[in-house]
Amino acid sequence: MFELVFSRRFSMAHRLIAGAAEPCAIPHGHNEVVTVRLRAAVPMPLDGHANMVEPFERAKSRWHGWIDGCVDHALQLSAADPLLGWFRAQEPHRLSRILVTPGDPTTEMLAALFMAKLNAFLAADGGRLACVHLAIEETPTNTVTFAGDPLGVLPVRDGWWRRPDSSINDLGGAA
Ligand SMILES: Nc1nc2c(c(=O)[nH]1)N=C([C@H](O)[C@H](O)COP(=O)(O)OP(=O)(O)OP(=O)(O)O)CN2
Repeated sequence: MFELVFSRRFSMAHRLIAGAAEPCAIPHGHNEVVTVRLRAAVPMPLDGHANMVEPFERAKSRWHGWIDGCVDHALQLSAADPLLGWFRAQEPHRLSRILVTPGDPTTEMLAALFMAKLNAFLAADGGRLACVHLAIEETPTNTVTFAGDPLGVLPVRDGWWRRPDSSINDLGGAA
């Protein structure tokens, strides 16, 4: 079976406040790479003419547009992070640049949320493709991969990650 594999680089900042990785409680940033593997929902043989699962440009453009336009340089915070209150009070015009996660914005959480978002984009584009594997290289020495149903591992089922729009939080007016 064919898989289309696409990688995209983005910069981000986050902090982890739950106490599992104390050095990460101070806001800090990473340059990360997300790599996705897409398969046809209904695998077909090559037709002898175009010989494509789907043009690369069509398969990746919505996804890469979201990574470049919404995820790149976003600040990632837990929905429980008090810094959200600070932005609400002091810089409400920047709330749309904050990617909000249910619990700490770990790489595991990002992997599941990103796969759910990508599958929402692909379903809205006709459902010909689905993401079957996603990897996030957080640092050159740490990578998290995920395969399976992302909604089955998330602590909260519904949120921005299920909408095929540009949203990265549910704070209102941020889509
Ligand atoms: N299971 C997880 N553990 C940790 C995560 C995570 O997302 N999932 N994240 C962090 C921090 O973001 C931290 O900044 C990165 O981890 P760290 O090991 O410090 O990264 P390095 O590349 O510096 O690791 P080296 O081994 O020194 O190369 C922590 N834990």
